[in-house]
Amino acid sequence: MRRLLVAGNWKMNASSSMAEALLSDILTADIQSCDVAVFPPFPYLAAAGVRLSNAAVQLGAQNCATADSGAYTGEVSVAMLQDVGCQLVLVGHSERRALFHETDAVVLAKTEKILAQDMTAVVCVGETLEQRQSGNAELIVKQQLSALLHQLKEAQWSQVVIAYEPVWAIGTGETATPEQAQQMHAFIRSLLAGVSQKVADETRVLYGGSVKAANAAELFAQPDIDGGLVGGASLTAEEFLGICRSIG
Ligand SMILES: O=C(CO)COP(=O)(O)O
Repeated sequence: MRRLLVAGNWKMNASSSMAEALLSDILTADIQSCDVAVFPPFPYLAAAGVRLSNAAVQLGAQNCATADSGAYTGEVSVAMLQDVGCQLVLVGHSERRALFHETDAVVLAKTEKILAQDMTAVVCVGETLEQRQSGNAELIVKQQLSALLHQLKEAQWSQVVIAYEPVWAIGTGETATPEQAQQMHAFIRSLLAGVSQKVADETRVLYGGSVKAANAAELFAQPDIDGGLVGGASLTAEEFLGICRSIG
């Protein structure tokens, strides 16, 4: 049985005081019904790592370098992230693909670095509205996952979480219907079955895109949706914890 994961991607939001308050509220809530993870911006990770050490709430970074160390001004390595307490790293978020030219090859390279460091990669995929309307949503998602499906070894999949985030539902208030999301999640699981049935059964596939407390329960009730990657609604404790509590 896959345990649900609710992950908050803070994106480029918050301040040190807001981060501290948010983490404090999340820790106090002591959520038991699902795994909980937060992805604060880089400058707040070290303090969050101290705050969350020995806590059940997991810490993740929103990005990482493909290189290990050296002359890469502005980059942050996977080892550095692990050093400050991160267990997870987001890869291939649509904002990084669209704004920072993160290609599928870069997504693969980052994922391999993360797995080599014994951390978990949360790999984001999803189609644009235009791609959905032209009937290519599944093709696009398959292409985005193709390199991973071919390159990763079966055992490595235990350190991978997939997040399906349709671009048209991110930050728009427009959520995929539970049926639309379930259909794509089932498709992703069928791709994972190409690696092995065990990988299909055990890999968590999160939904992201305007998840909030009011719609989380019906999304998470779908058989192939294993939790959520939450943007805007992860920035207030009340809304984020409301999403976590929607899991029975
Ligand atoms: O991009 C997202 C999470 O990574 C989703 O963002 P919103 O929840 O703000 O739509």
